[in-house]
Amino acid sequence: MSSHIAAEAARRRTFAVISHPDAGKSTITEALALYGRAISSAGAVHGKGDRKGVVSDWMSMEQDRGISITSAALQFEYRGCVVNLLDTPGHADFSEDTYRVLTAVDAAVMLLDAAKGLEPQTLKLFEVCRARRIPVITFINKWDRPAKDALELIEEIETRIGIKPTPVTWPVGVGGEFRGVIERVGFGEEADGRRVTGPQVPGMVRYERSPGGQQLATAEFLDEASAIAQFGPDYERAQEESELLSEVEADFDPKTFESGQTTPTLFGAALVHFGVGQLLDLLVDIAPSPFSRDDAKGQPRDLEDGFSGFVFKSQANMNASHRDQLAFIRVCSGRFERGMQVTQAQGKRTMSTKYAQTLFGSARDTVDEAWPGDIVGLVNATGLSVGDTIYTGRAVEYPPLPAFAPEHFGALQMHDTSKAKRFRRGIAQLDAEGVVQVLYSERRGEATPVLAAVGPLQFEVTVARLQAEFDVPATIDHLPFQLARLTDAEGAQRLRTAPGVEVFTRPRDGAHLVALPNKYRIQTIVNDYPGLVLEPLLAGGQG
Ligand SMILES: Nc1nc2c(ncn2[C@@H]2O[C@H](COP(=O)(O)OP(=O)(O)OP(=O)(O)O)[C@@H](O)[C@H]2O)c(=O)[nH]1
Repeated sequence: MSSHIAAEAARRRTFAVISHPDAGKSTITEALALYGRAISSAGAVHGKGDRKGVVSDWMSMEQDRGISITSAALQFEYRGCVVNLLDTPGHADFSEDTYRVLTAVDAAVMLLDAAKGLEPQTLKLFEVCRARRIPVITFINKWDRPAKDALELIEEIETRIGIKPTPVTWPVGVGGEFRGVIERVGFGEEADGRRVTGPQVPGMVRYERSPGGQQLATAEFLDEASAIAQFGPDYERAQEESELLSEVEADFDPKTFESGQTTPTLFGAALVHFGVGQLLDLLVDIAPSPFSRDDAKGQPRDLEDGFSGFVFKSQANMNASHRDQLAFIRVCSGRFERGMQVTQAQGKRTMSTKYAQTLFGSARDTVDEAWPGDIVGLVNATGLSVGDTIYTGRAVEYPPLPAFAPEHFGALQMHDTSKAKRFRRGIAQLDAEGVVQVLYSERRGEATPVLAAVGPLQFEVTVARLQAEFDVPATIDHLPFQLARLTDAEGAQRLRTAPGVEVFTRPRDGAHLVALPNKYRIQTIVNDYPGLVLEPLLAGGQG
């Protein structure tokens, strides 16, 4: 049995595509799903083409704005591997959600827009991956449009991010002349049918888009003579640049990829599927499979131990006709079996897993069993909050998920006191989901919670959901704070009457937070209150 668990884990690849908004995340997700045969034609994932089943109000808000707020996982088999692709929201205001998804993956695909290069969200996300030691594959997208110079892009990544790109493909032509790529590693078949990243074969892969772009593009290998005959100068230039890369040691190296020092890089155009097949092959070949995760005490939980997993996302009322609550679990060890009784580590209570599902976009399927690396959605998992661990057998508790440094603060005002109970329930629900951080101050009391967010759209979602799901009208008064620091109970007491700042407690973990108008105030506070404990909550990191 246990070697079965190891074998199932070894063939899992669990990753997320991350990017600055608009780089093409939804487009590449759909293309990957096409390659994985999870869908049969473009327009099915994300419901961008067909959004049936999406009914709740705040989802219509997402629809109005054309942004993705929800996250879930798409699973398909490819070349004997089980690929779990976790969706992440596009808008930077929901980056907290994206960061939480990154706790549940073993690798990430960073998507760059070829014309824009590094954008603010790209920098932050690379930083988070580095901090969490998540290996990153980079895909430079939209190469079918006017783009920055390829070598300049590579240099920009290395100098600004400090992670060295090791291109595994190199483009032949750009924009309307983008014809294909040189494969700088072998994507060839091995005797047992598995592809491996082996030595380079001279020549190139020529892409041909499918009529209408609904089906897969074709990729045909051309030997060197044919490549020169068909694409002479573009091919030769690509060859020269590729050699230059080898001279500066920008060749793929599995060890430095896994340790996060290098990022294997591909060029392509997700819209016409160019390069997407190679991306999927690369993921299968080089992305790490699930490994023993450390618990809160730093002890690794063996993959073959009893079932365990943690909630990285929780969401209620995704479907108004069901009014259910889904908790998304990343399986970390053992075998999950639908119907098994599991223990919730935080509350030490047991619960049933009768209703387990996979979910992506608007499609749901029942899951009967799952293995390390898989994502399971538990329906009606009331009482499970983001960050909670569930397990069978030997007890385990995974580390709490990172809470991010808020930059926006607002007092939530509820105007209909007859709905106080519902209001409290709604706030607790949204806090458990991690939609916003909920804080309380002694001064304002329980009736007026203060919301802290990474981006202001989180406030809008909170207000919209309170109205739609709890029938509670509420408004937000923005507060003049831009950052927060952690303090201890004594610090909280000392700062109670300090001017220009406000002290809060965070019920989620009992932490004491000081909200400040700007970073200069930190200095004056430190001067005015000698010995005060004041610690940063890491921005975009682990704090
Ligand atoms: N020319 C070209 N356009 C692309 C390519 N990939 C994506 N696009 C276009 O870029 C735009 C943004 O693509 P999306 O896939 O919606 O981007 P996203 O990153 O998911 O955006 P969010 O949902 O806001 O995060 C769309 O108009 C796509 O059609 C590509 O390879 N080439």
